[in-house]
Amino acid sequence: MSLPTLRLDHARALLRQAGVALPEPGAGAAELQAIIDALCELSERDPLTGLPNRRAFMARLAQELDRSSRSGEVALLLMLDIDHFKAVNDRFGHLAGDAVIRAVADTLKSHIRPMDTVGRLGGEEFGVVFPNCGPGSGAQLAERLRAAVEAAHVPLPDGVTALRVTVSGGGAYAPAWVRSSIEHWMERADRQLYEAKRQGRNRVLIEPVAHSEVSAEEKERLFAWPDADGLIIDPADAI
Ligand SMILES: Nc1nc2c(ncn2[C@@H]2O[C@H](COP(=O)(O)OP(=O)(O)OP(=O)(O)O)[C@@H](O)[C@H]2O)c(=O)[nH]1
Repeated sequence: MSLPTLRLDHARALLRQAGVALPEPGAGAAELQAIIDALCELSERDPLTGLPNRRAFMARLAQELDRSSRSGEVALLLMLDIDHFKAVNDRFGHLAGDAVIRAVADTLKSHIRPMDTVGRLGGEEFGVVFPNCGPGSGAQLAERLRAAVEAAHVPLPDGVTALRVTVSGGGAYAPAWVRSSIEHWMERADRQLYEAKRQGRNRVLIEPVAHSEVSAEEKERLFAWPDADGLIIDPADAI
């Protein structure tokens, strides 16, 4: 059996295990295309929750950041982390911990707007990107997610126990008209998350827009572009 055939068998087995229905083997190009599509889809999903995984979420963030830098449209990044999650694992076991992660994911998914994206960043941490979301609605949307998690009862695998958990959140708006980096955006949101944990958890803090700092790296990336009359606009004026 040649190596490419083995790889194809491996891909089929992987997809079967993930519950993906494929055309019959031997269907030629159609089967290959279906396998490639399904593998791409699988590589972007978190297997525990079905949410976009870290890689897919970062790609989504990059899109939003690009849009904000070109259109000035405001987007909010919110990082959410389950509080005292280690205690859930320690007390009820890893399977119960997994059930809690899945339940929080479902709650977040059902409380975002259709244009928002929630992803699992890893462990008990989630990211939500809210496009077209000004400071007026950002805090409300973030608070809605926090409150929804707090209100949910999570049934554990033993079929008897139900848990209530809380999340802490940190948010930051994408800098409009500035070519920033997703790492810097995440770092700013993370700083707020750290502060929310420090202040006692079960709360969401969002970086005030007016104080949104522009890093040295961002300043270097600032670009000037000609307006309709050929004048050069200094983007620093737009910050
Ligand atoms: N069940 C389960 N546990 C996980 C998974 N990924 C990470 N963890 C656990 O999540 C726990 C995270 O604990 P910490 O980082 O100490 O945070 P915490 O207990 O939530 O405390 P705070 O964040 O400070 O409120 C660790 O015990 C990890 O082993 C997972 O996929 N499933």
